Amino acid sequence: MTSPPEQSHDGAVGPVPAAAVVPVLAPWLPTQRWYPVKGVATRVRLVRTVPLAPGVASLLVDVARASDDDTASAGTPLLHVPVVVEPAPTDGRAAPASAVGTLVRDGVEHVVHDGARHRAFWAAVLAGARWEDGGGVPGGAPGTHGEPDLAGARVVAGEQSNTSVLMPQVAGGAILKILRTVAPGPNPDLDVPRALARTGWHGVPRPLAWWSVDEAGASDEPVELHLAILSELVPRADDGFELACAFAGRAASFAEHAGALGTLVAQLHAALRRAYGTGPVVDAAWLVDDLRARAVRAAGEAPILARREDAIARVHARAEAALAAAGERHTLPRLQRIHGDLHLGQVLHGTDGWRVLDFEGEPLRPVAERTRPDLALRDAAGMLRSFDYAAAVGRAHGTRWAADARDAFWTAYRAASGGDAPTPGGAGQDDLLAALELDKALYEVVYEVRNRPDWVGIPLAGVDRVLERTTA
Ligand SMILES: Nc1ncnc2c1ncn2[C@@H]1O[C@H](COP(=O)(O)OP(=O)(O)O)[C@@H](O)[C@H]1O
Ligand SMILES: O=P(O)(O)O[C@H]1O[C@H](CO)[C@@H](O[C@H]2O[C@H](CO)[C@@H](O)[C@H](O)[C@H]2O)[C@H](O)[C@H]1O
Repeated sequence: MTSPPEQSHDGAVGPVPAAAVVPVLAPWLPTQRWYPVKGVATRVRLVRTVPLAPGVASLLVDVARASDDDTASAGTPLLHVPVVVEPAPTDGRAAPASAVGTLVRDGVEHVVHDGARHRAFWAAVLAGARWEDGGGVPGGAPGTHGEPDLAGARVVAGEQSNTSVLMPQVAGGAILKILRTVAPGPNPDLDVPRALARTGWHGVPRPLAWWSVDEAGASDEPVELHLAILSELVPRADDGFELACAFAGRAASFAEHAGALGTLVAQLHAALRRAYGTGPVVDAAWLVDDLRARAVRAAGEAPILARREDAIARVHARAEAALAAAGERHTLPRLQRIHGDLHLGQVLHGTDGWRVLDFEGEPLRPVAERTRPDLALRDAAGMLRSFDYAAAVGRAHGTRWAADARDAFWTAYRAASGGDAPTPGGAGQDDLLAALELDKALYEVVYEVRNRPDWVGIPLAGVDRVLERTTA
């Protein structure tokens, strides 16, 4: 059963008054890293309240530009906002970090908390979750069931699209990912790790449980809407990006770690082929059109790219020629399920090596595109780009550090892919890889313009490096 919300001075906690809570949340939401619409005035509209326990609920709100009329809300992002509402303390205690604001209900002041930072919400989700093993909430001791032991539970700090909570005592060590931008239907961040775990591959933390609600589908049949996922904790793990930045900062070679990552990514691609099969060979015309269309969209969002358009077009032309040559040699790469947003921040280095996380795909891509079969090489390009980021953020001296990491990664990736290499091979491979790196760097420019404008120089330098390499 659920734990009650933290006790109040009078113990009176009823259903969450969602309509009154939304105006309290409205000014706070745009300040959150995971808020999906940046830089323009927005309005939020309550779509659904999912009650979990007295004073505990998840609100589903849609976010639209303030300038759009109400009919424009179709297709706008649906946000998951857990809340806990409880009477304000009367003993002068300072508001906890989870407090977002207050409202008055029946003459009593109440605090509205960010539920993602509140134990009452965590306990309620674990109680309502579906467990992979079919059991209930495992307690601290392996094999026991009952109340979850939330001792030591804490929110993971840092740059994240969702909100994750470490729960060292739950199920022998787990992490609860509270999904923020949600959509009805299968969630790749749950489905892919489950499918990979079923193939017997251990490079991904195993999902333990998930919490979802039913939404009405197109013909009124229920469709699952996933709101949170509990996964096995990788103990004493270092975030790949922080680790790489630390190595770069002390001028220590990252080549060994990068090589192990290359092997991991090749294994990931093989496991994805085992789980989902291999698709047809890439349609070269479709791929190049898609790269061109994404580049045009990126330049539209980031005017800083405009004067590079001719050079970008030359990279695409070379990729087109490389694909045409591969077509003639019958060595066009096949499509398959991929990670889709692979970078150093998506890998953890634990006591037994690297693990890969977060299969949601690029958050700026439309949901329908994120799970479609694609080129495995796209993931390799993402990781190669990430060494640039680590070199820049970790302040590596010169270009050697990143170049060594890139070489080690790429060499190990190809070696571990062996005869199954999902690459076109031959001289054209470099041109295709360059076009995919460019595509990722353009995506990153848009991502940084929207989210971290101070960082835009990092991917922009990456764009220029690809353009220089290709025109050299
Ligand atoms: N299984 C795990 N074990 C340990 N830490 C994890 C695990 N999964 C995620 N984390 C931590 O949480 C962070 C965010 O996870 P991630 O899945 O990338 O979320 P987001 O989609 O919010 O970016 C990771 O960078 C890592 O620090
Ligand atoms: O991890 P997310 O799924 O939220 O991915 C998005 O955010 C990432 C940043 O948090 C962003 O990654 C870029 O910055 C990373 C360093 O913070 C770097 O390691 C990556 O190489 C770089 O792409 C990612 O692009 C975005 O989709």
